[in-house]
Amino acid sequence: MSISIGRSPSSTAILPKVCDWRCSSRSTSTPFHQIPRTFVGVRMSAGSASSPIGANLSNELDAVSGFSEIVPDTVVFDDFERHASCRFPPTAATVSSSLLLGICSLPDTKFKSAIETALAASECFGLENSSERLSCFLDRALVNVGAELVRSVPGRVSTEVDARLAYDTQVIIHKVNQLLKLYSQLEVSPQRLLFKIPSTWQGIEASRLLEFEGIQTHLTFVYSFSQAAAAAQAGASVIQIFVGRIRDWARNHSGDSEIDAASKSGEDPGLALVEKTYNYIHKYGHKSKLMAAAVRNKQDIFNLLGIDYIIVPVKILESLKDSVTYPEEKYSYFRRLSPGSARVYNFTEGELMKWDQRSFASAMGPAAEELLAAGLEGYVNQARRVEEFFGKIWPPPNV
Ligand SMILES: O=C(CO)[C@@H](O)[C@H](O)[C@H](O)[C@H](O)COP(=O)(O)O
Repeated sequence: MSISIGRSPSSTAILPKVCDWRCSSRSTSTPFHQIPRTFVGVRMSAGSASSPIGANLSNELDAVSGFSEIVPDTVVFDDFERHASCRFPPTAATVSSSLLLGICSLPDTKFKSAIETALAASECFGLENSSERLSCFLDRALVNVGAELVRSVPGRVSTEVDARLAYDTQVIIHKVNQLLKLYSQLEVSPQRLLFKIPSTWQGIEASRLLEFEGIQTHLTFVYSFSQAAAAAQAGASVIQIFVGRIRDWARNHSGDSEIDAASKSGEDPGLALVEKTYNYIHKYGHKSKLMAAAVRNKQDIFNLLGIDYIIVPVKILESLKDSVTYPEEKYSYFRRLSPGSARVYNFTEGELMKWDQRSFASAMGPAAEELLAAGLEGYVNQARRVEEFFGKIWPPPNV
């Protein structure tokens, strides 16, 4: 079955429906761990962000939402609209290759039409080189879906920048400018956008130069203090730390001085990195907002209260929502991270240096090296899968 998905100005091509080509074997009953990820923020009404919660609590989600913006993770894409109208009204989102793959496994939505429109983009048709053509379709698809997300949420939409570019500052900047240009053709304001860039040294440099131009960046895959501090010094708008991945690494390895130091003092190394980064940002007046991802349980969330954003798996979110809190429990929720405690936090001289490529490289321990490489590999594979899929449907039968 194929349908018209609209014509590009200079072409009469009629493309097949996205789902007919790749996704017919996928069903909406995809196992939970394979579900494409996006993030959707919720802000619930609750007590003040700097004091224990007020008396009228009904559940733990209300309680924790007063301290940090809770960002639901692993949302099945059709749930996006369901959540929008019921349990978790979305405030922000991320568009990535993995999200594009998820969208086409679902019944028709405005998001799937956005991909179909991307595949009819005339400026991609003219490209002789097939990898450039596929990359053009990928950019278009990310931006078209991103623009739909901008219309669907009140907050910012983060667009994944191709992880294959992670080690080239100029190429990252070029890609972000290309994406911005596409967004501006769709009349999306840059104020509504973040560009999600891996925290390699080159990615952090790209973030610094982009932020200088007023372009908002979201530095991801932060696993060490050197990455976090360099990202803050670069002025990244959002810095994302993967708490549970650091903990998982620490459970199975040793030999990373940063992680060993935290473990020796009885701290969880993922939470310790968040705390140190939060305190660094606040003590030294950096503008970055801090995001915690890969939280594994409710206790992680309680330990992170006060951070700007926490990405929470939907299962934990449901459990928070379903936990009734009694008035006498209201003081169990405390803001652990606050500018006040940041002021009295002590950093070593080494930690306060102005990071450069050499000091950054020598401070990256084995945990950060391995976790960054694994994160990049995952994103690169997703981007390849999307392009492979686009390659299969190209050229359409009538071109
Ligand atoms: O980065 C985003 C959204 O921007 C998240 O979906 C993020 O990938 C997830 O929170 C974490 O990666 C989950 O970590 P893990 O459970 O895969 O270790």
